[in-house]
Amino acid sequence: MHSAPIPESVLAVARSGSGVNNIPVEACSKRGIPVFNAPGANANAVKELTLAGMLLAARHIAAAWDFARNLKGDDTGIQRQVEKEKKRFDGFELAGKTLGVLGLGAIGVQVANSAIGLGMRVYGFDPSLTVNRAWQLSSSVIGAGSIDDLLARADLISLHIPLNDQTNHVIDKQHLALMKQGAILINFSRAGVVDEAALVAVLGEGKLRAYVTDFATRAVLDQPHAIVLPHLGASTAEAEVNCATLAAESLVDFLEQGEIRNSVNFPKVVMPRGGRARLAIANENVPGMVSQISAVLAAANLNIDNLLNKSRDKYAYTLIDLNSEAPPETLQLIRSIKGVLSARIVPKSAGSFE
Ligand SMILES: NC(=O)c1ccc[n+]([C@@H]2O[C@H](COP(=O)([O-])OP(=O)(O)OC[C@H]3O[C@@H](n4cnc5c(N)ncnc54)[C@H](O)[C@@H]3O)[C@@H](O)[C@H]2O)c1
Ligand SMILES: O=C(O)[C@H](O)COP(=O)(O)O
Repeated sequence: MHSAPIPESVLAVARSGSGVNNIPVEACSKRGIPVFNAPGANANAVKELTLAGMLLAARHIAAAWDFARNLKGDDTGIQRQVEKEKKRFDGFELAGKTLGVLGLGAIGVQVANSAIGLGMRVYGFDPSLTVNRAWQLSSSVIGAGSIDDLLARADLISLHIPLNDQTNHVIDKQHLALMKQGAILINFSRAGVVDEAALVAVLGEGKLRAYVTDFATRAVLDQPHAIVLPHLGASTAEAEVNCATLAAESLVDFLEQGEIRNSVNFPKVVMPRGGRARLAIANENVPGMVSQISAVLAAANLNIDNLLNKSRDKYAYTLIDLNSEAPPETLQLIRSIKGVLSARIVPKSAGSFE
């Protein structure tokens, strides 16, 4: 959506998935448009494919399957070729190996916990680990001191971070150099979190045993040690239904109640409906917003039944239940307050969103 014009009529954007790097989130924030995603709704699907990716690399499954599919001749000949050649595909077991998980969010936590279940030693690193995710994380997962520490310890490294300005090329030449000789790098996050030129260089030097990725690019496809899937992490019937359901529920809550759940740019704002009319206002997180809005309402002789104002970084969101209907001119006055990004009356019944 980065190059698509966003019409004035747009009230909200919902991503039926996790990553929002394809949405101009900051531009939406400045217009008071909440962007929703579906946190955790496809995490199990990605976790399962990540585990498959680890096994694909550890046991040379793709190359071995390719070899088997191309066997020629009768059964006796096939058996002879199999027993002669199978040593080419000798692998290693995951149990006892060290996995480093970068990003302990919805997916990273599940990958880390499952790897513990497979008998792996697991290190994790996430400077913004939330309390909820910490509760979900197996107590056997060890916290790495830094990303450098994580990369240096791991036999396999799995990336589960979002792509944004801070994480673009976070796995760069220096970080690749820290990885063990023969390490496996697994990327079900986004192509851009790895510096492709640096990656191709280390793959060419034979430093990594494999790069397993969900993101196909010409340069990576051309590497013999790359195992590339066509962005299939969340492509299960279950994940697609989970994501679509959560995205639709968030939109309905926002459009019908003005409530915000699962937004990546505005705070969670949930308030049981009261009064006769509800105002939903997105504003900059600066002093004096609530008092200016209240002053407009008081001047119009409108009484506040309930009010909730929450902020998140540079932005804030206010729900106000009034004891009587707000006239359109009051809404216009609120919209004209410096720092108000969007304001609307949330209709009591679905169907007319203005
Ligand atoms: N391959 C696929 O089909 C597929 C499917 C779903 C998600 N994804 C990708 O995976 C990403 C993660 O998904 P999620 O649902 O787990 O998201 P999430 O928001 O639950 O977790 C991301 C975690 O990464 C952490 N993080 C951010 N920057 C970091 C850094 N520099 N170092 C360490 N940790 C950092 C955050 O604190 C957060 O805990 C998504 O943003 C998306 O890009 C890919
Ligand atoms: O960010 C995500 O949720 C995944 O990359 C899935 O994307 P998709 O829904 O386009 O498969």
